[in-house]
Amino acid sequence: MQINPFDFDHRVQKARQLFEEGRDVPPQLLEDSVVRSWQRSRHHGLCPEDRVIFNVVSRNDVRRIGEHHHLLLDDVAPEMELLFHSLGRANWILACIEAGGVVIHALGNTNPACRDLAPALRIGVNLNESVAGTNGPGCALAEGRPSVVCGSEHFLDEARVFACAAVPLRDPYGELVAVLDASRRHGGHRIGILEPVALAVRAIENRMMRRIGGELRLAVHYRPELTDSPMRGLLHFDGDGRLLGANPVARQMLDLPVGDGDGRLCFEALFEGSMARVWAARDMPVALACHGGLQLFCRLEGRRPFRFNGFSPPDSPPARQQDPQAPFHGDPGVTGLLRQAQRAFHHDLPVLLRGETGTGKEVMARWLHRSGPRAEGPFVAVNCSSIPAGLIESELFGYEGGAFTGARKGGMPGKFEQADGGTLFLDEIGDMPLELQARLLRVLQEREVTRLGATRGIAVQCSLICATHRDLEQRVAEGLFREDLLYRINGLQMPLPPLRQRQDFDDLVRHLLVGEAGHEAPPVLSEAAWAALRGHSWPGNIRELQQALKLAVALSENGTVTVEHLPASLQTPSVPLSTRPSGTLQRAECETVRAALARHKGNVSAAAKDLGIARATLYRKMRQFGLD
Ligand SMILES: Nc1ncnc2c1ncn2[C@@H]1O[C@H](COP(=O)(O)OP(=O)(O)OP(=O)(O)O)[C@@H](O)[C@H]1O
Repeated sequence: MQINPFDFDHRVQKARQLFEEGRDVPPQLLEDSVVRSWQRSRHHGLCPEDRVIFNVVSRNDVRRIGEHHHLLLDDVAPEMELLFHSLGRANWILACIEAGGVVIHALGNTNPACRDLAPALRIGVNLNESVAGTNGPGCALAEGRPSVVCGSEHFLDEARVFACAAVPLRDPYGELVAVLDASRRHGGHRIGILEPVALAVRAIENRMMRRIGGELRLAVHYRPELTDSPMRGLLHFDGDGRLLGANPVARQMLDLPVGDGDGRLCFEALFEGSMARVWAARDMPVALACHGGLQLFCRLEGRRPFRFNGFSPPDSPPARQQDPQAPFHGDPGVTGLLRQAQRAFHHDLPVLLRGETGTGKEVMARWLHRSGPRAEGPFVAVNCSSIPAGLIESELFGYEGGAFTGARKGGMPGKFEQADGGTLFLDEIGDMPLELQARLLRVLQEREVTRLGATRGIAVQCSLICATHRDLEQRVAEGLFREDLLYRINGLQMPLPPLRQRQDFDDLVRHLLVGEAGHEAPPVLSEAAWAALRGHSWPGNIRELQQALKLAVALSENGTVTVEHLPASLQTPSVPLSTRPSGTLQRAECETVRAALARHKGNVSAAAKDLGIARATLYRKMRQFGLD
């Protein structure tokens, strides 16, 4: 609604009168959202004459808020600075308010001209409608949309000298995480600052998209020339074509749901055209029909080489050259968890990787780091089982000069300090001596590390990934691992299956063969070689497989790998061939396997699926029972 600036206050007063008399307020007098906010304020028990008593905020509170929201602030602060500078000397206070209503960053509140407004816009102050009545940020949070509240539109009398405009900020999953607000003294008319604030919010949201990574990044808009503007929609997909996240502009255009639904959506579910057309057009926008009937222009956001859902652009290098460390994952058990792990890590939750030796825990940790919020910082790995117990403490926490005999003169920073701004990977955490676990827990809780021999702590900000092959719950039961530490490191658990259970075994073999073959064409495996690989129990998991394939590629002749090219341990199967089933249980198992194979006419994949076991397991059973 456009309100005539000259009689703005007069109209609001009229609206207030109707509201207080319990009558309907017509939209010509006041925006519906403000009326709703007045109702909420009253519902919270506030009266216009109330004075706000803002919560007391200690220095520690301010520090904790900074730490807790540091990721969000990394994206918000630079854009706020830009906006603040462009506002010049117009005496605005800019503030970022998190979803719970608490101010987490503010600029301009030390300006003497803003003295009366500053107490409300300090870090730590709660601006929720339940505390401060109708106000721009509170209303924008409650309504989930931009809100301008000027003068007597505020519910509390004492706030009526102010004017504020607030715009919600959404993360790449569509969740409302904060609002950006511009406030100043009310000048008797509605303020017109909503657009610049909204633009800054768009820029912050686009920054947030960078953090979620993705092999395919698309810019979309109804108009081709705007696919290059800050108003473009952004969609990021992973290498399998699943949607990782989208900015609010794209969400609106494509009517995407908020929250966790993205992973179930893929490129084909959104667009009718082929990805290949977008790639072929290079930096030019391509018109694609959306399934909803809409036509959008899509442009590749930067030309990154990528492997996407089986489609490798002809002029991009093969996948192995893009990221030699990229974890190959086609096992449904792992793929489902990957995105969750990425999201948890992105929100600074520690990830706990579990799996036997060689299942790729470190590879996964490095990948999480590279695609995580502190990718620019260092990745520091510590193997807790390989450092002598006496040295772990100084290794992790560092020491001051002269802390003990043999200590370096100038002291040494520990791994925690080295990982500041990056990721600390604590491998084999299950083997950490019990007495050190308490210290580790303290460091994790306080985010501060005290070197051996030092009296003062050093603040450290790093992401944490832990890994173990041990059963930590069992260790807790045995009194060898602290339960509170287990909870602390267990933000999200990611079990990596042993190779013998991986359902993408064949694909992984092909993937590793390509890597081992380097620039040559990868060799083909004979049927017998495949059977030997599938029938092996792989105690060393991917590490052992990689070694086996290295040898196979080196020995292969005429582009073919036969059984003779495999390591001796694979040529003599780990499970003896043709062990006839003995005992009732084994005979029953053998019969079950035989029946499943017969039902599926010898199709091993179908039989394995039917039996609910991995194909490799079925091969092993077949060899065990001589059913080849
Ligand atoms: N997903 C994958 N794709 C390709 N290679 C992989 C993958 N995962 C692991 N590897 C390879 O397997 C080997 C073992 O991986 P990694 O060191 O990450 O295992 P781990 O579980 O940390 O082992 P450990 O517990 O013994 O330290 C490495 O050489 C790595 O290159």
